[in-house]
Amino acid sequence: MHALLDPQEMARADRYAVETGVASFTLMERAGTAVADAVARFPLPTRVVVLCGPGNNGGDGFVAARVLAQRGFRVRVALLGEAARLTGDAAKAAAKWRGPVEEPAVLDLTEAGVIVDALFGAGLARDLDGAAKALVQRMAASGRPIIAVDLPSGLDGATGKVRGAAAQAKETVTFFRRKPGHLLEPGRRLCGRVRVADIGIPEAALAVIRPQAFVNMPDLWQDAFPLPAAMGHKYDRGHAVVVSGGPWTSGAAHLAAKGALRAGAGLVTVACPPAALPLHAASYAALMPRPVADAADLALLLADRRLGTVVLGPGLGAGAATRALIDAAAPGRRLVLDADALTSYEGAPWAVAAVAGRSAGLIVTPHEGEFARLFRGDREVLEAPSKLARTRAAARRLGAVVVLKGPDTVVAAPDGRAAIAENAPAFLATAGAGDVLAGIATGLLAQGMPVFEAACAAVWLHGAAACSAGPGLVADDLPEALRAVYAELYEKLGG
Ligand SMILES: NC(=O)C1=CN([C@@H]2O[C@H](COP(=O)(O)OP(=O)(O)OC[C@H]3O[C@@H](n4cnc5c(N)ncnc54)[C@H](O)[C@@H]3O)[C@@H](O)[C@H]2O)[C@@H](O)CC1
Ligand SMILES: [K+]
Repeated sequence: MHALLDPQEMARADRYAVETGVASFTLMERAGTAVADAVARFPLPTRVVVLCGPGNNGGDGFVAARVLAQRGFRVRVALLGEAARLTGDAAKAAAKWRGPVEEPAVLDLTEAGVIVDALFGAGLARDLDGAAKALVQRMAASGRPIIAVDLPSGLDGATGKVRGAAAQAKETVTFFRRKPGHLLEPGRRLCGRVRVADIGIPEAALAVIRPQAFVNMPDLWQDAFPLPAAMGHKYDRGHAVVVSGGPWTSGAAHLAAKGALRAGAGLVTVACPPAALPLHAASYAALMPRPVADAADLALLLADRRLGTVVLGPGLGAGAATRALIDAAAPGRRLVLDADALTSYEGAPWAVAAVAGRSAGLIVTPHEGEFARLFRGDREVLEAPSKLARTRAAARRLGAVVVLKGPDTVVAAPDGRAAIAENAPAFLATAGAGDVLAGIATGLLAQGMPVFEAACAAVWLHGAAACSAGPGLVADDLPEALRAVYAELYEKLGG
């Protein structure tokens, strides 16, 4: 699994390495050498400017400068702050740099072939201001390619937010594992290409740290992924119910239903107002439309306990009628609530928590606007320091798995596990894409996949389907594109 380490966890990894016999200066030597290697891969970076900060990030910069000079590069080094105030490994690394250490102000950064940004990394403790901010802004304005050490300086590794200023990097070299800030926007864009260098921290450090945040990739959920059994029956693959709005908004439910079927649900029933029956009947022949005029009808339909997974929200309309449908569906069933279902609980997350408590597992899939409406007035959730922290706080509040959508979709479980997606192409932001995602999650839940894993898999599959469909995609393409994604995944997982 691809763990993500926040700065405290990374510091723990560092300590673990030292406790198990790796000298901390050796870690810095390897980090700086990895940065030098990245610089050397650049086309003709003969003149390199290394900007060093007052901590160990700057220490990595001094090592990189020395290694590059030894390899024949023309290197100039500038230090933000006073050399006499460097301590520990950074002081040691600076002492081994034999060339001059200049004032940043005297350097014309536009003359650099490559700039190494070694000002601040994991130790960024507050917003940049004064000379530090001005230097980062000069670096950004230089237009020269920048290689960032660990993080673009000013980017917060835990949150992905810019504190004061940060310069766009061409490439970022980080160590041991990526940090949440490498994946969360705007951090992801600012980092450019991210390389992870092995600096000799033992993998066993992870068993001690027990990280709870991961990159959303198949290795996170593939053990729980429902591969169809050769002797399987359609009922083994679950029976999902999509609750639809009336004829004019039935398209959203329709997309969700296709998502659920293509994700592998054995059967999919669309519960819809009678006027929408012909529309659903005319879509996939495999869908089973059933007339459901209100919550009482839905309760009757769901009396068949095999219909154990229900998605509500897409095209349903927000309000009391939708809340009544949710109340009818919730007891003992696995639910996905999206779109209008979430807006029906504006400012009332406790009501969603009550639904979660009655259900056999709940996934909610808000985008930022729906999230803000649902948690209106809940400062602890809305003002948590990052998208990762907000999603985790929301999951705890609801007792449900929360999928906070966006280019960096975060999935979080009430127990703190979380995953950040990095496979969604920009063109996935299109009308109806969210309905398909809710449907895929429903299809996976119907097949018995555990709730957190189902949500993570749905998000990844959705992104992979978009990549497979390619630019110009409309939401209708996504369920169809799942076939190619599944073909590859089955092959890989031996299905
Ligand atoms: N943890 C590890 O395992 C390793 C860490 N290494 C490097 O060490 C870095 C972390 O080093 P540090 O913890 O010393 O932290 P940094 O070097 O990132 O920054 C800490 C220094 O910056 C100052 N500072 C923080 N925020 C500031 C602000 N807004 N304005 C002005 N000054 C500010 C602090 O007072 C301190 O002097 C990593 O990013 C990485 O580059 C590597 O040497 C390899 C191993
Ligand atoms: K940096």
